[in-house]
Amino acid sequence: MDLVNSLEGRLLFALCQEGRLNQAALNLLEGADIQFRRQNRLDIALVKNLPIALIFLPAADIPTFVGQGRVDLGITGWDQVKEHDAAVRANPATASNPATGPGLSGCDMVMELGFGACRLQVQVPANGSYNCSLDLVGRTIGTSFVNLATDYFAKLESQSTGGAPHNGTLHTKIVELSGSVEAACALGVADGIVDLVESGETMRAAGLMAIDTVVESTAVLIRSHAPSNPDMIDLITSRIRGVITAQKYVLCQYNIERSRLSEATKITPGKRAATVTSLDDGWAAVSSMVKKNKIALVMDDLSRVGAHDILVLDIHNTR
Ligand SMILES: Nc1ncnc2c1ncn2[C@@H]1O[C@H](COP(=O)(O)OP(=O)(O)OP(=O)(O)O)[C@@H](O)[C@H]1O
Ligand SMILES: O=P(O)(O)OC[C@H]1O[C@H](OP(=O)(O)OP(=O)(O)O)[C@H](O)[C@@H]1O
Repeated sequence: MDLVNSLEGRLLFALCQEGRLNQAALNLLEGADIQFRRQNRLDIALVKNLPIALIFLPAADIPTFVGQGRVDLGITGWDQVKEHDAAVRANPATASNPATGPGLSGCDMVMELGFGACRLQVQVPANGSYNCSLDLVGRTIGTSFVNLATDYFAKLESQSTGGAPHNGTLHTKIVELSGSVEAACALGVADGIVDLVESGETMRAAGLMAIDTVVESTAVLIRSHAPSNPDMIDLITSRIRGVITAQKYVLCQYNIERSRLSEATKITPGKRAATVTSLDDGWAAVSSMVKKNKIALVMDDLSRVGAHDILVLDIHNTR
């Protein structure tokens, strides 16, 4: 079968080909019942039960494909979207989708996905002489996020000249590195770096400390300005939203004497309202969605007001 020709009529959905966001994105798709089989080494997979094709791309390239309207939908890091925005601002000719107009990156954020949280931070040697980002103006910075770093230091440079507009010539030197950016300071390639921090372990192990945050990032669902099938985008979006909500909540069920029902439902008001079923002999059964990270406290409070048979169940999906 000619895979590329069989893309005709399908919504194109880009996912990170491997790396940190890949597995969590695949879990979301599974929860949303988007079924596919990816053949070994192929970067395209046809979805079996919907007119969708999945395209596996590097995280950094997804905003370009979506922004140019070549792909309708994508999952990547917000840091990558911001880097692409900054690249398009620096070179508007790269916004080649006529629908977006010049100067626009062409990606709309649909929703945050609740995984892949990290921060793009300015880092310097912990025992060195730089204490704030202004100290790095005119120095050398190593980074994979060249456009965001350039924007960041352009703003700093205009601040350091009393807010005069930046004249386009950056005094700070931005050196592009594709990985192991933390090594740059120790090896004398850079005075500071702009790199991602999640736990902070890599930064500390390299003897660095963060002095500012350029972007707070999380995995996001993005769509192009003019997608091929907006109805299909709405369907996928609502399925994914359902999976994310389900991941955040559990279902709490318990029995309570009717005389204490109002106290108990104040503790478990539900997303909209708790479901109450009358039982014989003056008792009621209550069922309610509760935020997963609050459930232990909620159970304590329910026990205190006399709830019995408290059960907590996982929710697989919700709309
Ligand atoms: N500790 C971390 N380090 C780097 N990226 C992280 C971290 N935690 C979350 N992320 C997110 O993951 C994204 C990188 O994803 P991924 O690992 O898939 O990219 P990649 O290394 O370019 O891999 P590939 O190109 O194979 O997709 C970052 O842009 C960021 O949004
Ligand atoms: O704060 P932490 O939890 O330690 O994570 C941050 C590190 O992870 C990423 O690197 P990655 O492992 O992807 O390798 P790379 O340096 O080659 O990009 C990032 O560039 C940092 O180095």
